[in-house]
Amino acid sequence: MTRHRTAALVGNPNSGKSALFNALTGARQKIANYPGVTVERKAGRLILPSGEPVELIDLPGAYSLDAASPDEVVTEKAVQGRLEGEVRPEVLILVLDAANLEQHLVFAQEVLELGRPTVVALNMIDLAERDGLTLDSNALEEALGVPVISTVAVRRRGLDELTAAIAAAETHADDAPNPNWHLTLPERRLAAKTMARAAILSRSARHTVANGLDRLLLNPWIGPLILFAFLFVMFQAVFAWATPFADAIDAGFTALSAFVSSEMPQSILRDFLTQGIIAGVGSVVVFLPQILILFFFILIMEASGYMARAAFLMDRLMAGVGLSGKSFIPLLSSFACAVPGIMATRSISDPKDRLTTILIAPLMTCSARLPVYAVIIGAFIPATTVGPGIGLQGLVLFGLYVSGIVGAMVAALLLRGTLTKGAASGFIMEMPRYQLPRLRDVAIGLWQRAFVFLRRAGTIILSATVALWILLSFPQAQPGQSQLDASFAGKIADGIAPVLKPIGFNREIGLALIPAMAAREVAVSALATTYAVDARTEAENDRGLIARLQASWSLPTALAFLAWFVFAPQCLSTIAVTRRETNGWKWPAFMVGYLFGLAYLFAGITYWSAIALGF
Ligand SMILES: Nc1nc2c(ncn2[C@@H]2O[C@H](COP(=O)(O)OP(=O)(O)OP(=O)(O)O)[C@@H](O)[C@H]2O)c(=O)[nH]1
Ligand SMILES: [Mg+2]
Repeated sequence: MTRHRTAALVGNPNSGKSALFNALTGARQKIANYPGVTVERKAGRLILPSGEPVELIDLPGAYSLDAASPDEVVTEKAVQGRLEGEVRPEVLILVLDAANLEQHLVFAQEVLELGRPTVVALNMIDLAERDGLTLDSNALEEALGVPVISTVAVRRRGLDELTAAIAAAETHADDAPNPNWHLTLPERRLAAKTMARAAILSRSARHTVANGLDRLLLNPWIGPLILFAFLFVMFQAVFAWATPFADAIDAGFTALSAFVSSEMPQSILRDFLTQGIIAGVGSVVVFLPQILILFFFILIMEASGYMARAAFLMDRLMAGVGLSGKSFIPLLSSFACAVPGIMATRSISDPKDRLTTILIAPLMTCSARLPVYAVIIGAFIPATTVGPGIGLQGLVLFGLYVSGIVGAMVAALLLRGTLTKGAASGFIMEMPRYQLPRLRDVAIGLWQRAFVFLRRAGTIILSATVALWILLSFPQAQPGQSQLDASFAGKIADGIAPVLKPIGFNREIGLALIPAMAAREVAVSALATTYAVDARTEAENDRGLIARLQASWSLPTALAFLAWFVFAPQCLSTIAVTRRETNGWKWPAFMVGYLFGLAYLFAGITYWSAIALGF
C-alpha cells in the first residue's frame, strides 16, 4: 500500500521556510528578507534517507493559527487539512528563527498544541551566532517536547539531520507528544520568554552595526532622503549602465536582419521574418539590460532587509492617503510586475486596505512599461546632463515613475474617501535583520527575470506582433498606395483614429495600442513592425524604430504617449489576477474604467500643454 506522505513547513514570516523548502526540494521558490514573501501554498518533493518521497508543502508565514489576513488563512487551513483537495500534512516542520527565538516561540506553542507529529528546525543559527547568541538546542527540545534540529537553510547546514528527523517523526506518529497547553496569548508570551531564556546560554551584545544603520536609515528626516536617493540612482543606472549592452543586442538584431535580407530572395516569408519577427521582437528584447538593472536594485533591496525599512519610512506618507506601510511592499513589488504585487496584498488583513492597494497597484510602473518609456525617451529626450552626474533621460524616467506614484496616492485618497471608505489601520511589521545579499541569490534572481522576460518576448509579444503583421500585410497595396492604407490593420486604425485624435495620437499609435492590451511591451514591437511594413524605400527600411519615430512624431505626441502609459491598464494578466483576487468582475471593470479614463485625460492634458508651451 502506498501512503500519500506529506509534510508542511510552518512558522512565523521571514523565518526561512521557503529557503528550507528550496534546499530540501531543489525548488526555486522566491525568498526575500521581509515578512510576507510567500502568499500561496507550494508543493515540492523531498526524498527521505530511505529513498521514500514525501510531498513537502511551503506555506505563507503566520503569527497565529487564528488567521487575520488571506495568506494566513491558507496556512491555517493547510495545517488543519481544510484546504480543498488536500490531505492534512502528517508532519509539521516548525521553522524558528534562532535569532528571534522569543517572538517565534509564541506561534510555536500554538502549533504544538495541535499535538501533531512535529519537528522543529531551529534556523538561522548563523545569524544568532553573528548576534552573539549561543543556543542550547537540547534545552529547547526538552521545553517543547519535540526534536529540535539546528539549521542554516541558505548554507544547507543541518539538512540531513532534519530529513532524518522528519522520517522518524512519521514512524512515531502515534506516540507524538501532546502537551495540550491551551494558553491565552499573554500566557504564551510569558512561556515563550521563559523557554527562550532557558535556551539561550550566553548573549554578548553585538547589535551595534545594525542599530547604527537603523538610526540612520529610519531617521524621519534622513531616512526618506536616503530612500529617495537610492531610487534616483536606480533610474539613472537604468539608462547609464545599459547603453553598451543594449547597443550590442541592437547590433545583433540589425546584423541578423541584414543577413536574412541578403540570403533570402524577396518573398512574403522574408518580410515576415524581417518585419514581423526580427523588427518586432528584437525591438523589445533590446531592453533586457535595462530590465535586469532595475531588478538588480530591487533584488538588493529585498535581500538586504532594506525593503521593510522602506515600508516603515513610507508608513506616515501612506497613512496620509488612508493606507499603511503594509501596502508599500505590494506596491514596490508592482514596480516589477503588478501581478505578483496584487498577490502580495494577501498579507494585508484589512479587506478595504487590501482592495484599495489592488486597485492602485497597476499605477506603479511595472517593468513592461520600461521598453515603452525607454524607446520614447531614447527618441525624443536628448542624452544630455542637467547637473553633475544627472542625465536628463534618467531624470525623465524618474519623473514618469513619480507620476505613477503620485497618481496612485491621489487615487488611494479618493477611493478611501468614497468606495473603500475607512481609516488607515496601524502598521506592524517586524524589521528583518540586515544581511549582505548573497551573490548567488542575486545571480539566480536575475537569471529568472531574464528568463521570464525572454519567454514573454517569445510567446505573448511574438504572437501579438505576428498577428499584427498579418493584418498589416494583407491585402497587399496597389502601386503608389501605402501598405498601411491598404491593409486590414489600416482600416481598423482609421476606425479608432477619431477617438484618439483629440489627445494627439496618430494612426500608428492607435494601431499599436490594440495588441498592447495583451502586454505593454507589444506597443513597442507593434510600432516597429508597423513602420517596417510601411517603409516605402530601402533607406526607410534600414532606419531603426527610433529614427522612424523621430521623423514621424511630434514632441507633444511623444509626451502624450508617455502620459498615456503612466495610467493605461494595458495588461490582460493584471485584469485577470484582479478578478481572481477580488472574486468577481466588478472591481476589475472599475479598475479598467478609471485607469483608461485617467490615461485619456492625462494624455490629452500633456498634449495640449506641450503645444501651448510651443514644444
Ligand atoms: N543567514 C541566514 N539567512 C537565512 C537563513 N534562512 C533563510 N535566510 C534568509 O532569510 C530571509 C527569509 O527567508 P524566506 O525563506 O523567504 O522566509 P519565509 O519564512 O519563507 O518567509 P515568508 O514567506 O515571508 O513567510 C531570506 O533573505 C533568506 O535568504 C539562514 O539559515 N541563515
Ligand atoms: Mg516563504
